[in-house]
Amino acid sequence: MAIGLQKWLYGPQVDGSILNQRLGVEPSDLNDGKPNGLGLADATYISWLMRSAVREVARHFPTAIISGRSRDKVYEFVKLDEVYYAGSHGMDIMGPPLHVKSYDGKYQINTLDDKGNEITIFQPAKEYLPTIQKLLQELRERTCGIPGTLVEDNRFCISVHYRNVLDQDYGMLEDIIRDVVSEYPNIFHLTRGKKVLEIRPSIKWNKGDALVYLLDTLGFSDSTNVLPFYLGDDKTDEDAFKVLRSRGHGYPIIVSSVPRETSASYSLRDPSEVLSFLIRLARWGDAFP
Ligand SMILES: O=P(O)(O)OC[C@H]1O[C@H](O[C@H]2O[C@H](CO)[C@@H](O)[C@H](O)[C@H]2O)[C@H](O)[C@@H](O)[C@@H]1O
Repeated sequence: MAIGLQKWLYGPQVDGSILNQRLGVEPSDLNDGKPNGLGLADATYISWLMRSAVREVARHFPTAIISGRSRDKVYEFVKLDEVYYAGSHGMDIMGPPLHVKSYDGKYQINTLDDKGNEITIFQPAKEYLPTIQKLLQELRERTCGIPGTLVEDNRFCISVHYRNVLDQDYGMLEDIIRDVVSEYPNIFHLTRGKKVLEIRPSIKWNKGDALVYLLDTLGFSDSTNVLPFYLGDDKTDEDAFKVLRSRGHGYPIIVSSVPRETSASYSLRDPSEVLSFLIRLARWGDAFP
């Protein structure tokens, strides 16, 4: 899901009621003529309106997208050069150039992007890659007989989707996954998402750590005139909400149409409200060039 890291100089106080206020953009505007799914997380595309809104926000405020999907995949459907990307639940970060090795240098590469801009790639689970490839192959081989199973390569983690698996087959699928993961005790572990089981390297690194990394490398670690926003709809976004909460500075915003237990302090109901919020944020940014 998306985060907007906002350099907050001065301006209106943003509270829950403003966040939930509509700006006259209706969901039907967002669909691009495609069925189901409007958001960054639950769709494999984003609408041109959402893309434009993210671009506009990024023109004013440093913005990053932190996702469970692989970084390449997220870039492929967001296609914005104006934002930073962190894929694999934050284990693959393309961030601003970093000349000081404040993070473990062996996981960090300073390089150039396609446009010749300096960037830093930070991959704290780098040494797991060959084993992840082995795991991926084994999972694909052992689950191919279970109709509806989708094994997704997210580079530093593997998602096994079971949304289309028959109820009576689910137990067998979970047993296979557990069996494969148990071959690598303390190296990989299993987490659960929406109709998806995810296999992740057992390192202490999540979306919250990625958020802290991005804030640090953008030079926003303890600045008092910086107010980060983080928007997310997934269980794994809770780690980032917690980071903002513990800093006591920033806006953790959950996107959910139903009440949920969360560490976020604010909420938006759905992608149409996210869009409204982003448009409003960008307009507000226009006022302070
Ligand atoms: O971190 P996010 O960007 O919020 O991504 C979380 C997961 O997103 C994808 O799964 C979600 O979309 C699927 C349909 O595209 C849906 O079937 C699933 O239930 C959703 O969780 C992605 O495929 C996963 O790898 C991500 O972890």
